[in-house]
Amino acid sequence: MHETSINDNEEIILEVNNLKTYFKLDEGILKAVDGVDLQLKKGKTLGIVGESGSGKSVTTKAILQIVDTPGEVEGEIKFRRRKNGEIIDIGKLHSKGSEVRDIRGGEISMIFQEPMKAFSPIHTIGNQLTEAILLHDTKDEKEARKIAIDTLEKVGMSNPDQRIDQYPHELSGGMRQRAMIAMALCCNPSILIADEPTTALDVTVQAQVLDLINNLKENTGSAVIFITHDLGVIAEMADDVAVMYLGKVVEYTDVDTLFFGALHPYTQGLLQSIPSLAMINQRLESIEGTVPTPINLPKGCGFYSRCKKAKDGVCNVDDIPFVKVKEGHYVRCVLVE
Ligand SMILES: Nc1ncnc2c1ncn2[C@@H]1O[C@H](COP(=O)(O)OP(=O)(O)OP(=O)(O)O)[C@@H](O)[C@H]1O
Repeated sequence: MHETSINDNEEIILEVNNLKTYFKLDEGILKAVDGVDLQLKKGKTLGIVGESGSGKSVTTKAILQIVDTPGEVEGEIKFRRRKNGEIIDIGKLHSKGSEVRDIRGGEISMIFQEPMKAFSPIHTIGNQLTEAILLHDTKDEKEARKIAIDTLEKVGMSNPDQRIDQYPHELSGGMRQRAMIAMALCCNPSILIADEPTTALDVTVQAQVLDLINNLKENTGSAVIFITHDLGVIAEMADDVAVMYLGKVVEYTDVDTLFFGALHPYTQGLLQSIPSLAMINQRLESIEGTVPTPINLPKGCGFYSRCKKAKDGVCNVDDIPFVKVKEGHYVRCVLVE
């Protein structure tokens, strides 16, 4: 679906083509990610939005080659490396090999909803930060500690030279989140992947963390992939948006078009289910039903069973192509002209 390729445009840092991740389970093949195309530009944020189970997390795990067993990843994951701008296909690297480990944490890093997952409880924040810096950046321990303190300061940690010697459980939730962001940023990654990083935080801290990610993106020029089910967060963070449903991108567009010209009935349903951004004077509605498990799905559109506009004999016959409606705007729906 891409209009230009990573090979022709230096601004593109990551290009994913026909990415699939299937889990072979006793019940059948679970198609968690099923033919995803994405592109990420330097200094931009790509938001990935969709309900729980739509394949957002597995998509980013596949990009980093950290999918849980028995998941199998297929497709191209072209990444522009820092060194000489060389383009490599992460999908072709061995998931435990040194090159992918060098990229993970060094050039592409990730923050999660639950910061405790990112830290070991038995080592201080400082030890864990300096270890990452020593692995990817400098070999000098004193310098690594200085970089760690500077990074903690950059993410708004008060008294970083004291906090650095604390254990993760000694920090408040907001401070732990900042420490995890520091961990993700200490090696100046080209791409930061944020998977629902603020869901567990209270509203004020959430706003601070979002500001922090936006400022860092502006100051360092790194690109961000931001996963959320919250369209309010998308409005604040994203430049472009991929709406996912059942392992597929169903709509892909810039953030303004998403809010003012969404075409896929699923995207429209998501928009109508949020209070502040839903069209004023319209009744608040949620999409009926839940996301089915992507095993042995019937032919046709994945959203068929929940779509108010669905037409029997039209939407449930063939796989639905991803069609360009205008420059930068793609939709997977046969009812869209
Ligand atoms: N290790 C696994 N084994 C089997 N199925 C898995 C595994 N991990 C994820 N899945 C399935 O893959 C599908 C996509 O999951 P994924 O976590 O990517 O969804 P998500 O959109 O990120 O949801 P959430 O917002 O809840 O994190 C789901 O049906 C999920 O049950």
